[in-house]
This record gives sequence, C-alpha cells and structure tokens, in this order.
Amino acid sequence: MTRAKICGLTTAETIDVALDHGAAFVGAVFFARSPRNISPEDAGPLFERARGRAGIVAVTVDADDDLLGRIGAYLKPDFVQLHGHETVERAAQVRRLTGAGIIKVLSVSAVEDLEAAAGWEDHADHLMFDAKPPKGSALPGGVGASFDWSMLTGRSFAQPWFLAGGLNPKNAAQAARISGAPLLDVSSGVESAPGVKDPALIAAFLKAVA
Ligand SMILES: O=C(O)c1ccccc1NCC(=O)[C@H](O)[C@H](O)COP(=O)(O)O
Repeated sequence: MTRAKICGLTTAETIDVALDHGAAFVGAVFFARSPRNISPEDAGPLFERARGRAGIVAVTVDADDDLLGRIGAYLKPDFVQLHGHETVERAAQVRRLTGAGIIKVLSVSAVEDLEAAAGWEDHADHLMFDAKPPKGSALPGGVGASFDWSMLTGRSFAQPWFLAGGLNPKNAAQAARISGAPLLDVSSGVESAPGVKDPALIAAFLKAVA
C-alpha cells in the first residue's frame, strides 16, 4: 500500500475529503506567489481537524524566521517541507523554530540529482523527489511537471521518501509501481483550476493508490 500527501489544501471541505479517504499527510503552502498560499493564522484553525489523523505539513520556500515562527505558533505542523535552497544548517534552525520534523525536497531532472540525498541522511526525516520546474516557472513546486520515474526503480534511501511531480488519479498507481515509492505527493493533479482543489479528484487519487 502506498501512502499519500495531498498538498496545497485551503478549505475545510477538501481537507475532510482527504482525511476521509485516508490521506497520510495534508499540506498547506506558505509561499506568496502560489495560488495555494495561505497565512499561518488562517491555516492554524483550518488544519486542526487533521490533528492526529494525518501528518500536518507546512510547505515553505527559503522562509524567514518570522514566517517560520508564525507557522510554529499557529499551525503547529508535524513537518516543515523545505522546497527551496535550504542547507542542512538551516534545516536544524527550522526544527528549532517550529518544533516540527523536516521533509527535504530534492529537485530531479537527471539521475545525478538523486545523489543529493546522501547529504541529508542525518538531517531530514523524509525526502521528497520532485520534478525540476520548467525554466522561468514562478513556482518551485506545484506545477505539474514530472520526471522519469524509472530513475528511482530499485533505489533505497536512508529515510522514507515521497515521489512528487505531475501525478494525478490516472498515473498514480503506475508511478508508485515503477518508482517503488512508499509515499506519493500531489497538488495540481487534483485541481480543477490552479489553486482550486477538486474533492472528486482527491478521492479518486487516494482510491487509486490504496
Ligand atoms: O504547490 C505550490 O503552489 C507550491 C509552491 C511553492 C513551493 C512548493 C509548492 N508545492 C509543493 C508540493 O509539495 C507539490 O505537491 C509538489 O511540488 C507536486 O506538485 P504537482 O506536480 O502539482 O502535483
């Protein structure tokens, strides 16, 4: 069985659908340029319904101390997802500032990109292999780009890891089978428009990987 994270949730209805269909993680995005951006003050009460039912993930991109402090205070996430150029030293500071575990995202377009995982062995609780966004993209994630999943076939890593990038209800099972990923992550593939999560697509995605 593959477990899944539904990312970029902004409404009670879509969080409930994710929880009711067995999402293992639910994510809130804290990045001003994202159509999924939400404030820590709004995310806190909204995501409380997920506490103890799924891991609550705060997605950040080279966030400053002020934002991380607010995320820690209002959302109290189980994990902070580092989707920027954070170093292992910064990851340790993020842990201290938020009290949360770390999911480190590694952008992949070629097999050599997987080598970065070794540097995070003692510094992240989970890894996420996400597709490198197309040149000029305004966002480092959530863009629906994918990479060749067979690069991951037969590989093992020190931490549990997510496959992300361009997944949707139709390709999720095949992606899990080819890559061997224990965890999948999806955002735009379960939306009807940028930033608008579709309850039926969330349910279909989670059924596809169950
Ligand atoms: O989703 C966003 O808007 C976003 C913005 C900035 C940094 C990361 C972001 N998303 C992170 C995720 O975990 C996405 O789920 C992941 O990149 C996969 O996205 P998609 O290809 O759309 O499924």
